Amino acid sequence: MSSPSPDYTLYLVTGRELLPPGKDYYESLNESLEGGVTIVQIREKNTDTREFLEIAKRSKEICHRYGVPLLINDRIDIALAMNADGIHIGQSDMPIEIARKLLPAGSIIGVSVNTPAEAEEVVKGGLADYVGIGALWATNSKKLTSPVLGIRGVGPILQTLEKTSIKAVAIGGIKSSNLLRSLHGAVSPNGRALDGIAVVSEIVSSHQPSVVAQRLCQIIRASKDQPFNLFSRIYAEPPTAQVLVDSAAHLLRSVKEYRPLVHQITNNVTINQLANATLALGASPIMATSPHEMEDLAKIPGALLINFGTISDKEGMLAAGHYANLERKPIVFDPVGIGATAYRRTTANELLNTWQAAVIKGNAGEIASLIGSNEVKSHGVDSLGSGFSSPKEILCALAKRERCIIVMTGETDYISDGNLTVKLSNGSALLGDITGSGCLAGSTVATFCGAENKRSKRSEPSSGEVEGILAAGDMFVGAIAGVLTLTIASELAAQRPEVHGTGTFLSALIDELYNLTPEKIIQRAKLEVV
Ligand SMILES: Cc1ncc(COP(=O)(O)OP(=O)(O)O)c(N)n1
Ligand SMILES: Cc1ncsc1CCOP(=O)(O)O
Ligand SMILES: [Mg+2]
Repeated sequence: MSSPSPDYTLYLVTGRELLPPGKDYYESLNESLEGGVTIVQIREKNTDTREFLEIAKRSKEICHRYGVPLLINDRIDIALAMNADGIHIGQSDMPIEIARKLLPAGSIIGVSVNTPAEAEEVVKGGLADYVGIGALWATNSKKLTSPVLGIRGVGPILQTLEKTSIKAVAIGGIKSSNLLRSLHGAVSPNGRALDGIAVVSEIVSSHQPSVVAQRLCQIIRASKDQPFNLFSRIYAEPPTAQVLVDSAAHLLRSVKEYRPLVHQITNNVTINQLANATLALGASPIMATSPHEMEDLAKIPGALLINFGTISDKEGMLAAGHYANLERKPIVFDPVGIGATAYRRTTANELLNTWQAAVIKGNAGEIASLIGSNEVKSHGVDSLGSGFSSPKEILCALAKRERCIIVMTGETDYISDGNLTVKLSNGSALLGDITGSGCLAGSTVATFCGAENKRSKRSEPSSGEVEGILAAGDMFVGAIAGVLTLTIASELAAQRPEVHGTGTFLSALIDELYNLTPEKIIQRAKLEVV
């Protein structure tokens, strides 16, 4: 009978050169195991064989006291000499076919992969117990021979493992500060997640490796406890259109009650409009862009909007999103004009690898560019043509790939969390005639996501409790509320007698946002579950 599969939850890869001054290696290893490390790999890149063998033997004794398997990096001779539980080999190390022949039956063998093609080779070979996917983030602990993968590169690799029993850990630059972001994003479109994460410096360089290991385990387990969460409520029964409209409409009360801070890094064309729309709804806008104040701002309850219409504050956008994830605040990303230039596409990729959006909002051209479809073209910041033949299919696929809510605005608006998709048909044609109506939608969506996040966290987590999700609350309803308020306010504005053109329309629009009530939303909403 084959031995049970190891627990890959918290995989320590050793690195003696990273120990803090005066910290004994064996003491650090023992404390790491006390803290919850579940599998260990001894990695010695510049050590003589005799010393490596001695370290491996003593490390195995310590690991086995905790029932934790010990693997050896690269060196099969060492693994054989001290009867290790297995080895980890990279793409340029001993081929797995030979390793499998040389090692005792039942040995654990792991292989490094950096691309879906490399993972497919492992699946085809059928000899590996697990793959090490990375590097997820930049790292100083290994001179990388392949480009940094990024969080969003993990999903396609996990997809190749979906019908296999091969386990998967991620490695490279993983810290307590980016772990939840990493776990949320590193999932295949069909929901295949990691079996664990591998860490070197965050644990080894600590004076208290047990505390670090414990914290990492808490975050991993809290994240695993979350259902396949795409920032939306899990319904026992699919909600009706009326349930969604009522929930969205009543969220307006939470905006006025909690006055969420809506931190908006946006373009210089519409910044004033967005701030006034946020104030009109009853929330509190701040349009800060310096990276130096993002840690403080993230601590104030609310939401973050990142609109990259004019990408002049990329460092601020990177920092703001990182801290918003850390503080579990929802991020709304508006990749304005992403189809227009390669620079916008690479910047969007960098931003989305760094932080996890709760909502991505765009017009059809921008959504097409994100998902790589040619069905709809972009023209600058605008979208050409009549849209997708199957908007629901496109939005579900993108929501599952990006692991968040997708909002597609246009003459008809669509919102999807990957399972549920709604079609919204409110809105005045004049919205399309003013600049920044799409940007306004991003701002109103962020406003309601901030209110929903605050409403759902009325009871702050008890001290020490680790939250397993990046933004509490139903961001799907938040997004619906944001779109409905803007489009219904635009209908009311267009009907006002003093409105004779786009100039009077814009000021009437702000008025109608200011005077909006849940009753007006419920009365006028045109929403279908599709
Ligand atoms: C768990 C895990 N994943 C990846 C690696 C990297 O192995 P490799 O590509 O062979 O590089 P070196 O570690 O040998 O420098 C790993 N060691 N462990
Ligand atoms: C061994 C290895 N393989 C890919 S990245 C890496 C080092 C990861 O170290 P750290 O966790 O300190 O970034
Ligand atoms: Mg190697």
